[in-house]
Amino acid sequence: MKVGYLGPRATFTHLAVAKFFGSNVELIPYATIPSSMDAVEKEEVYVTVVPLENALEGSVNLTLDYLIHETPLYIVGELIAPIEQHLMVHPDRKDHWGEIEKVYSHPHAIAQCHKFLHQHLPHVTYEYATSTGAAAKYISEHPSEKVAVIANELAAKEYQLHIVKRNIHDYQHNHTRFVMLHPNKDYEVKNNERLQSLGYKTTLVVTLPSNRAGSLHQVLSAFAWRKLNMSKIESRPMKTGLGNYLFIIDIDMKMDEVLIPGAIAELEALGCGVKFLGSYPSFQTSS
Ligand SMILES: O=C(O)C(=O)Cc1ccccc1
Repeated sequence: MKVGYLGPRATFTHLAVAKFFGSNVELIPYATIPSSMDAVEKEEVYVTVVPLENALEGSVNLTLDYLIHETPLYIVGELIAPIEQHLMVHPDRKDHWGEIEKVYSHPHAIAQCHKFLHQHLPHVTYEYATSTGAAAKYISEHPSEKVAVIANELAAKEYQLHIVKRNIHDYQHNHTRFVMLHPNKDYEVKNNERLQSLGYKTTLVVTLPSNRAGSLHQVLSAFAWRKLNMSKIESRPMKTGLGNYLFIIDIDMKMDEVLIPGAIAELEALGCGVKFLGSYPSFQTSS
């Protein structure tokens, strides 16, 4: 089976996908989140894995927006993995790394280390890469540039970079949710004994009827009186004009035949739009 992921080799997504599937599948890296998703639609890969949310920095908006607006894929599994960020340079620069002028990495990686960067490298500028692995690969090929990269340990090994500061993320509980995407909402990912199972989640996208006072309260009460536990609610712009939002809601339960369909029917009767993004098992990996 071919599995796509946000590459190149040695991204955090690569670590997550390798932990999930082991060596039983062929892993195919893609340069961007949208191209990783398009690969499933083009049937180049069977399933794809991309980052969705980080505990320190919040949602990966590109993944959410592409999932909501652009692609007919469903979330069929979730993997939560710890994230350890290290600062690394080309080995030619290891003895004078304090002279670096720029830090290059994925925007979430830079955001997870802002306090460290502000305190220890206040003079540097930032440049954003499509992934931490892409940034690491770039500096391995450009030794003359006064650039450091934030990436993981595997990237340092893969691209032969020198780690100058370990664990530079600002807060300890730095976890990221990675999601597996597939065109069939009923596709069941097999449990993997190496991972701890965290139960199921169901994700819905809800749009409110326009300009009606109390409509968000009504949405919440459709879940509340059924005792459906929401583990996340987040608003994103609908992209139809300023002030128009949709809500992404995670419910801590597998899609059933009564409660979640009942809540969806109630929301639709209230004039809300409801899009189903998937009902899927959640797994956790240790470092
Ligand atoms: O850039 C990567 O390595 C990714 O897989 C995305 C990402 C970036 C920062 C933290 C977690 C995942």
